[in-house]
Amino acid sequence: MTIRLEDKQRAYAELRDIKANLAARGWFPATSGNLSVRVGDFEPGAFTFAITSSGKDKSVSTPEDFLLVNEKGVAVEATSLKPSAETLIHSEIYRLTGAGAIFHVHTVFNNLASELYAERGSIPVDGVELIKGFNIWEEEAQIEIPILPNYAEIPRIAELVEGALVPRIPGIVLRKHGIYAWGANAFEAKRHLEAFEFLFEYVYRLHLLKK
Ligand SMILES: CSCCC(=O)C(=O)COP(=O)(O)O
Ligand SMILES: [Zn+2]
Repeated sequence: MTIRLEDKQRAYAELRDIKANLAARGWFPATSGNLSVRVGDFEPGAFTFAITSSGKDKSVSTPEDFLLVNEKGVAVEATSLKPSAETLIHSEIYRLTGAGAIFHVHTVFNNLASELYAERGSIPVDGVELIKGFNIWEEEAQIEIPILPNYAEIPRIAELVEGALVPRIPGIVLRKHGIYAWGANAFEAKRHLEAFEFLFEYVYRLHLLKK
């Protein structure tokens, strides 16, 4: 698949903006987190995305922050950069959802909420207004945000993604690790990520209040 230069540049610019925005909130502690935006045509078995390079300080901007990879997570241009260690999780989410952007962050609240509900396998949220951030408009909606185990081998996590997807929930939490949130484009993926993080903080604080 040939990627047009302007499409690549647009994707890198979107990633640069969202990276700076999320870094300003402290959502990339200790080089954690990764971001991607899909570029060009999509078929479940053939697609390309721009993704953050592995191990970089995501609070600084450099010419080496992003690269293009294919659906297998392999660089599609000659580069010395390594894609995110978690690229295969992005690939699997794109393959299954056809999303346009995926953002992954580690926060204290997403880690706490995942541990609180680890045995249940999902984080329940009841009737909180920001559920509407996922385009779920019913009154007092009840949702369950899926949690996956945080295996050391990323392919082991990636193979669990298909079974964990919940149709109207645009995200998956890895236990004591972080959230993957996605959307049709970068704007929607950011809105979803912000809604998830609000809900994780709410769930955790509510748990403390009830104790
Ligand atoms: C120090 S963070 C551990 C790896 C991780 O979970 C992460 O999100 C960042 O990995 P990357 O390879 O994308 O930098
Ligand atoms: Zn991570």
